[in-house]
Amino acid sequence: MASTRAFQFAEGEDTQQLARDAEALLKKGWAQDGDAMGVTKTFHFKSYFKAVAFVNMIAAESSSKKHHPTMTVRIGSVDVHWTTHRPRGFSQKDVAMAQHCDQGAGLMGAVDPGQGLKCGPTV
Ligand SMILES: C[C@H](O)[C@H](O)[C@H]1CNC2=NC(N)=NC(=O)C2=N1
Repeated sequence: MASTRAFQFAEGEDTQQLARDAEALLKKGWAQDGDAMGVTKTFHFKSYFKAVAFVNMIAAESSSKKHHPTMTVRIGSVDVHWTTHRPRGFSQKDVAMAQHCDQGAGLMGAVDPGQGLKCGPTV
């Protein structure tokens, strides 16, 4: 299991509240990123179209909240990474957007990791 170190919070944040929020995200399957400034999670889907629909749902909220993730779309999954660029670090915006991802994932038909569509070289 990946070890976690203290999150690097963005300047001006309520660090006690943010520490609690980060803990709750880790319990929901989010993982701390490599520099402890953000969180990542992979969402799984039964079709590429659903994966792309999920990306578009996040994109709409990102535009509205002016906070943008890094996302990698695969045939049946989407990796999402939230961190704050300015001021640099983990922030309440990342928490709110990660929570939005979790809420939206259900609506967009996210499934358990083993149930997602897979495609790769046959052996
Ligand atoms: C001006 C604009 O709102 C800012 O550049 C926003 C855009 N999206 C952003 N997204 C993320 N993830 N972090 C930011 O600091 C950030 N800043």
